[in-house]
Amino acid sequence: MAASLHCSQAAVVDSVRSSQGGVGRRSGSCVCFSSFTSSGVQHSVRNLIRGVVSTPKRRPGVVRMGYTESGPTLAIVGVTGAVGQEFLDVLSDRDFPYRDIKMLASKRSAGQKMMFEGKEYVIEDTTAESFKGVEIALFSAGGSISKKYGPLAAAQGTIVVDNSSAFRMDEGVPLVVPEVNADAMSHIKLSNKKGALIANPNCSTIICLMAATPLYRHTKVKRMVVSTYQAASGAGAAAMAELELQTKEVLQGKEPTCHIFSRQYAFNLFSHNSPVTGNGYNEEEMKLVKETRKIWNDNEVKVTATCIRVPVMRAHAESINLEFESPLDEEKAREILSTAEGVIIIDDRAGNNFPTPLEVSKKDAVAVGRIRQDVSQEGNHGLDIFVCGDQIRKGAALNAVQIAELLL
Ligand SMILES: NC(=O)C1=CN([C@@H]2O[C@H](COP(=O)(O)OP(=O)(O)OC[C@H]3O[C@@H](n4cnc5c(N)ncnc54)[C@H](OP(=O)(O)O)[C@@H]3O)[C@@H](O)[C@H]2O)C=CC1
Ligand SMILES: N[C@@H](CC(=O)OP(=O)(O)O)C(=O)O
Repeated sequence: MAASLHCSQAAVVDSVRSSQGGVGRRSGSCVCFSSFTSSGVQHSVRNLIRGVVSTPKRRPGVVRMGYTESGPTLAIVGVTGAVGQEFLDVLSDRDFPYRDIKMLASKRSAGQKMMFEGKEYVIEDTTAESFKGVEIALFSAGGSISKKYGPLAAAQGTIVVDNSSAFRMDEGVPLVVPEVNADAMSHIKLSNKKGALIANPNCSTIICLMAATPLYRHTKVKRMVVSTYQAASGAGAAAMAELELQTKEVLQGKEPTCHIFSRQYAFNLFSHNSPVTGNGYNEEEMKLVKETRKIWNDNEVKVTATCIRVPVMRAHAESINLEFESPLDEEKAREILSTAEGVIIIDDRAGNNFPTPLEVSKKDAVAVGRIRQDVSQEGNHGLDIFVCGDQIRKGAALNAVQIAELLL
């Protein structure tokens, strides 16, 4: 009983030791536990994620799917992280062309070896010298690393696709969801031989706009109210490991270990862990507000959001209420969504079957359901939809790789 009600007061500290004997440390807002060995990448957290939570998809075989002499040289910054590993899966799945890939992380991982598409790579520390000759760099190592190396790489001629929030609201930096506003980056091409920064939006924003934009294009949205149910993956590999560990601990009647979040996560939910700003919204909520306006290039649209962390491993769910300038009935909305790129509909009222995080996990598409008229709005001016999308995939790695594809 006590175990399910109380969290150990273990604070997030700069250096702790994991139960597997690895060293844990803060990485952005997270503590990561790693146990790399020189014989290859053996990351306890990654093994946990990929072996238990996710299906391992790394192609250890001999075929280098995307390797081609004419392809660009790539760098992946944060390659040992949850998103970094997903980058590799997506590059491989989409046969993204490359001549070479630099696998970059922190000095903690430097020297470790990893296999990708039949070739062995040595992970390198990320330094100012890392980007020489790199044409496209996919960054996913947190905002401070992006700020430190992103502009520097761009100045050296690298096109940086950045997953962090560091540059999203900067004027001149395109903030892109390829299905929504690819045109915002049409001036940036590999063939220009010129460096640039392109920002990948926040994962909740990406997933929301994948479904809301096709409707917005048909009938302008005046106001959007978003409530999110966000997965552990949004807080990194260590948070996913903590959710799994806590779930076991609680079921065994033990006190749950709380390193990443300050309270029990398993069998619980809480307001998103990003800092609460002066207006009472947390940062995640304000990203939905500001990034939507930038991506839609619409400063008039009213957006409000409430973001909640739920004990789900890797896919976010969002309830979205829309108010339109002109009437839009649910049949038309369903028709529009049925042809929307990257969107699938799961909307079986008779079977009470609607999108779930598990169904979209490790999938590219964002699922939409609960498409219904909002009875609180007059004259078909309002709609409700419910969306689910894999946070690491479309919410991060896939979207970034799609951006990179637009550069070719
Ligand atoms: N679009 C979106 O909404 C999303 C964006 N993100 C962004 O991606 C970042 C990473 O997320 P995630 O993969 O889940 O996090 P993880 O904690 O799983 O991984 C962090 C990665 O960053 C690397 N890193 C940490 N410190 C440094 C350093 N000093 N120099 C170079 N590399 C470093 C780590 O390397 P090492 O193993 O060596 O420590 C590791 O590869 C987030 O902080 C966020 O900015 C993430 C999810 C969604
Ligand atoms: N949106 C992620 C957190 C994150 O990485 O956001 P951003 O990319 O905006 O920093 C979550 O679920 O918590």
